[in-house]
Amino acid sequence: MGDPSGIGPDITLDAYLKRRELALPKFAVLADPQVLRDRATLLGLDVPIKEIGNEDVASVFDEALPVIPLRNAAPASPGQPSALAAAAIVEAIDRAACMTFCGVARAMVTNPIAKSVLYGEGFAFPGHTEFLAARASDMSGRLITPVMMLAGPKLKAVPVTIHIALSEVPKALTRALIVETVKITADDMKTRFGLTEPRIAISGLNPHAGESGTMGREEIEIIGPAIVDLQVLGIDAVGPLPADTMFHDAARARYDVAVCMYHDQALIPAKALGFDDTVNVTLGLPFVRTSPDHGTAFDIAGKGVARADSLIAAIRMADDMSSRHA
Ligand SMILES: NC(=O)c1ccc[n+]([C@@H]2O[C@H](COP(=O)([O-])OP(=O)(O)OC[C@H]3O[C@@H](n4cnc5c(N)ncnc54)[C@H](O)[C@@H]3O)[C@@H](O)[C@H]2O)c1
Ligand SMILES: N[C@H](C(=O)O)[C@H](O)COP(=O)(O)O
Repeated sequence: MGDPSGIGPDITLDAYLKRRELALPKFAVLADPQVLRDRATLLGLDVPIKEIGNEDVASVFDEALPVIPLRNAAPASPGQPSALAAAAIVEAIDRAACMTFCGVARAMVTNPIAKSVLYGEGFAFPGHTEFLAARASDMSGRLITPVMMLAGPKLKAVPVTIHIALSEVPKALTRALIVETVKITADDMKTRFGLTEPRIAISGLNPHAGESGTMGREEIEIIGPAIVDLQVLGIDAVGPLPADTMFHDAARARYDVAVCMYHDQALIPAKALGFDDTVNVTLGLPFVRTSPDHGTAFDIAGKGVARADSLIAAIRMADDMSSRHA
């Protein structure tokens, strides 16, 4: 469902209406059915909605949008998020994770949430990524390190540090974290994306990748040694590369995934090169989770202008990843 006051309902309805034209895989929505009915009315869309249990998606999907109702109320007012919907938002994510981990669903796709709405209600995670890792750790009994990847036709980019302040990045970056992140990335490129020998390009942290230590020493003391560790493990990793020159067309042709040191270093090029068709994927989980690359877009919720392309790409990618892994 995502935040019911954001564009999640708009793009979900639009994706459903395009199911035949685009031959989309079948999906069900964990949501308050009334939110979807109200949004369809607001947008003037004729979308039949059918409430179902966990099991009836395939038989319903062609004729109606299958909706698995939530236990918590999800009051929605387009563009005006409310903490009153927080419990329902978290319930939808948690139940989707449980259904996917248990094999009731092949994959989960999350619609966008605004974390600030959830923080006040006791949600202690900076995003889906960290929440899903905690839930996956609980369910699987092993500690899971989540890896965020923004994947589009022109670029796959992974930030080593995720939702932390820029000022915290240098002390959060460790040789072990870089090695772990790249190992998970390389593994998932093989198992979930079908790349037999993924080529990984690793950025520096500082301007000019530190310019031989004159503009910062993380490349010499942390990133470079991590790359040597990865090469010893047989992973095709190169770097540290200056971040400003690793995203142009010719540079991107030399690698499959760019691993960057912090959130915006990876997400700015990913969203700039393909805001409409890039997908946010969580690697390292024992199940498949994808998401559109954009946020709740409260400024356009309920206005009929939200593009469903990234959600559609996320649904397709979830289908591909789960087919390949099965
Ligand atoms: N996966 C997620 O849950 C996720 C991802 C990113 C941001 N967020 C959250 O979303 C909230 C808003 O973030 P933001 O404003 O930085 O980013 P945003 O992506 O919501 O919006 C940025 C701009 O892009 C436009 N836009 C976004 N998606 C669009 C679409 N599908 N079609 C047309 N235009 C679209 C918006 O109208 C806005 O002008 C924040 O609380 C943030 O934490 C959530
Ligand atoms: N960092 C993501 C982005 O800007 O696209 C966004 O916050 C979503 O993160 P989660 O998937 O962890 O919610």
